[in-house]
Formats: sequence, C-alpha cells, structure tokens
Amino acid sequence: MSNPFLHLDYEPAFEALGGDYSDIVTATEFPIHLLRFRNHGVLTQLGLNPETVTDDHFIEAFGKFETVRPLLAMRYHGYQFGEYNPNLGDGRGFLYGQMRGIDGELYDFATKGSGRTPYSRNADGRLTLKGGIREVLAAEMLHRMKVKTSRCLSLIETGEQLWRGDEPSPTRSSVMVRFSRSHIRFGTFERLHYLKRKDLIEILLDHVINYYYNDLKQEGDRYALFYAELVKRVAELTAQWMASGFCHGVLNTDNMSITGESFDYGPYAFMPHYSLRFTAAYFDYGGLYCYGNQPFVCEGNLELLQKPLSLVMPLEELQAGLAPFQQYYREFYRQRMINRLGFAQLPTPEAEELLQITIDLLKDNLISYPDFFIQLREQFCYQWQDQPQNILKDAEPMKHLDSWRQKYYHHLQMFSYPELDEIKHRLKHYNPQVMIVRPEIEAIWEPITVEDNWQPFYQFLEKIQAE
Ligand SMILES: Nc1ncnc2c1ncn2[C@@H]1O[C@H](COP(=O)(O)OP(=O)(O)OP(=O)(O)O)[C@@H](O)[C@H]1O
Ligand SMILES: [Mg+2]
Repeated sequence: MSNPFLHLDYEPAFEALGGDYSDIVTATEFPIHLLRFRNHGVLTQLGLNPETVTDDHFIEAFGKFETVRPLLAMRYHGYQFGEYNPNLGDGRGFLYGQMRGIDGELYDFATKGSGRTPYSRNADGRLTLKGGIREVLAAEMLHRMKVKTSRCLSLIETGEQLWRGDEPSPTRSSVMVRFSRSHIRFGTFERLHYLKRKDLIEILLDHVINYYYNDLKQEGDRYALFYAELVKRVAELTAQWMASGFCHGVLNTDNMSITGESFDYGPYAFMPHYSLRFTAAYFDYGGLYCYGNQPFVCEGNLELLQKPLSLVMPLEELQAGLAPFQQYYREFYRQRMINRLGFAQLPTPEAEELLQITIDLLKDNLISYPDFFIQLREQFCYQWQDQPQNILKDAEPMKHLDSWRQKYYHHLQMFSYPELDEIKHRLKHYNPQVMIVRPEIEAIWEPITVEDNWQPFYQFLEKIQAE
C-alpha cells in the first residue's frame, strides 16, 4: 500500500514565499527508528483513516524523511528573557510540509530533533526522548482541556545517545513531528525588522492574513484588524493556560505563534496548587515567566511585535489594538473558570464573586489545583441541590469552604433536573479525569528508562483522551 503521507495534497504556501524566509536543509539519518507515538486524532483531522496508515508509513515519512517537497529550516529571531537574540532559527527542526485539514484550514507538519541546520550553533540538532514524551503529554493534555494548541503527530525513538545538563546523561534520542496552524512566530517578523526589510514584512503579513485571518483579507484596514484579532486570540489563549493551571515556562517571542496558538512545550509545568509565583523553567531564576506573569508577558510580547509591524502601519493603530488586552483576558479567564466549575454562563458580578472565592479556597488551603476540579467532576450529584454540606462532602474542614459551598449551592438552585445533567456533562467536558503535574510525568518516564515499559505512557494517554 502506498504511503498516504507521501500522497497528501501538500500546499507549499510558506515555500512559495521564496528563499528570504528559510533555508533548504536535509534530515539526519538515524541508526534506528522505533515508533513510540502516533496520533490518531490528528490523522482524523487530516481526513486519513488510521487503519490505513501503518507504522512503516510513519517511519518512512517522519523518521527517514522521505518527502515530496524541500525541507525548510525557518528563519527567525526573538526576545529571550528580555534580550534580543539574532542567533535563532530552526536549529533542530524544519517545515516538512503544509496541507489542509478537513476543516479547510492550512496546517504545518514540522519537526523537532531532525538534525543540525544552519541555525544549530554549537548544539546537536537533537531532541531527547524524554523531551519528546513531555511535549506529547503537554499537547494532548492541553488539547483535552480545550486549549488552542499544536499537537504531536508522531514521536520516533532514534537510537542515539545525547548529553544534556538537565537530564541524567547519556539520554535517549527522538524525533517528533508537530501538527500546528503555523510555525510563523513573532520572532519571524522581528528578524525582518532587524534586517530593515519593510518589503519582506509586508509580504509576510499579507501571507499571514491570507492563510490565517482569511476573513480580513478584503478589508482596506486589514493590518489593523489583523493585529486587533491577534491581540484577542492571544488574550484567549493566555486565559486558557491560566484556567488550566498551565505555566508555559519559556514565553520568548520566538515561542509565540502568529496565529495565537500555543506550542513548544519544553520546561513547562502544570502547577500543583494555586500560586501566582509558580515557575516552570529551572533556569528562570527571577521568575519572569512564572504562572501569574503570563498575561503581562503575553501583552508585552504583543507590544514588542509592534516594532516590526509599525514599519508597515501606523503605531497609533497598533497601540489602540493592544489597549483592550487585559480586559479581554479577564473576560476569557472568567468564562473558562466558570465552565470548569460546570456553568455555561453566569452574570458578570456573580461570576466574579464565585471565581474569587474559588481562588481564595484553593490558594489559602494549598489544595491541589488539578484535584479540586477532578473531585468536582467525579463527585457531582443531584443531591448537591438539597444541602450545601453535600457539596464535596468528604473535604476536610478548611478556610472558606463553608462560604464556597454556600455560593456554589446558591448557583445550583437556579437549575432544573435536566439542566443539572448539563452541568455534569460540562464538568466532564472541561475537566479531564487525570492531570500531569511533575511527579506524574516522572512516573511515566521512570518505567520507560528503567525497563523500557511504555504501558504507563499509553494508559495515561488513554485516560487523558477519555471524556
Ligand atoms: N539541541 C539543539 N540543537 C540545535 N538547536 C537547538 C537545540 N535546542 C534548541 N535549539 C535552538 O535554540 C533556540 C531556542 O530553542 P527552543 O527550545 O525555544 O526551540 P525548540 O524547542 O528547539 O523548537 P520549537 O520552538 O519549534 O519548539 C531555537 O533556535 C532552537 O532551534
Ligand atoms: Mg522554541
């Protein structure tokens, strides 16, 4: 059977921009190829029947990189922890191809760990197996939590020994293929500003609007409308992270997608309990990218993007576009938190009150942030409408619990029996039955590294995906 990945209807949109934005590269040849993860959800999104795609098809296309189009290392710069770095670009990856999903939208296949490129500097161009597993888990978890995220299409172990400061070494190697809306980053524009190429910024901006903001392309003021829409999308994404208890860890501008989608899951972490200072990356000494800073950092990154964009549009329009960011963020955050509590909609002042008391309860008692929502989902029952004491009735006495119960109870009073069923469903929809704080990731990695036992990894993925 011919390989469906080699017969997809590839649409070389980025390639068509020409050689100013990328370099043609070759993939490394790996000593072995062991397919460790294949994402059937993504296959379905591409209109492929998983039963017709063999493991060898994955290995041919995404381990040996047989291809029908040139492999492109994308060029970009970026602000990293506030410092401008012009020495970036795809140093261990390339764009493999672009194609339409069944939704009609354009998507990228791009690699991580596929070998050295002109942007590797002194590094090896590789991805550790643990790093690959971590990215698979983050993306599937966030996808399950209805966060707009990239996903991993495949993860292939490649049989090399890598040396890393942050993993016991030598450590195993892998190559991943990521499925995302786009790998054009804020830093892709920043590089063009650095090179003073207004002409290339204009071409790239039209490209972005054409493919990712299609309904704006006929508008006269499409640049301003694009930026205003990007601001809104990033505010929504940030709110989704915050409600999920997710700390991205490395919010440099080269890790910010121009489509407002979340990607690049390196030293991320889901916070164990509510703390605005919770920091994911061990090298983030000052806590710049801590959980609670994310809405401000994202706003700041959008502001940095004004520099390149102001070469092709008035700065005042960009400033006006950014002005509502925090308000958007707050609205999206409140809405998502209300959803996680089981409600579709509540009037704003009541939603704010419920939100505040929920945060106080979580924060002041150091309750497990993930477990709180899991318990809510698991224990919800109609009897909660009878007496506030029934709500999470096994919980130890603690600060704010009575007033939180009263408030939750008060909101439940407004619903009929069938509507309570909807709450039950909503609690399941927004709150997965498992979460991955760090010890869980270690518990998945441990059997793999000690005895090459992948069962806990696959079982965990199944639990993430379950409703
Ligand atoms: N092992 C490596 N070899 C070569 N370059 C690397 C390596 N690790 C990181 N880089 C480069 O360092 C920069 C920052 O890395 P970062 O970890 O943000 O990106 P990445 O994880 O490699 O890729 P992506 O952002 O697509 O997920 C990028 O230019 C990246 O290509
Ligand atoms: Mg990155």
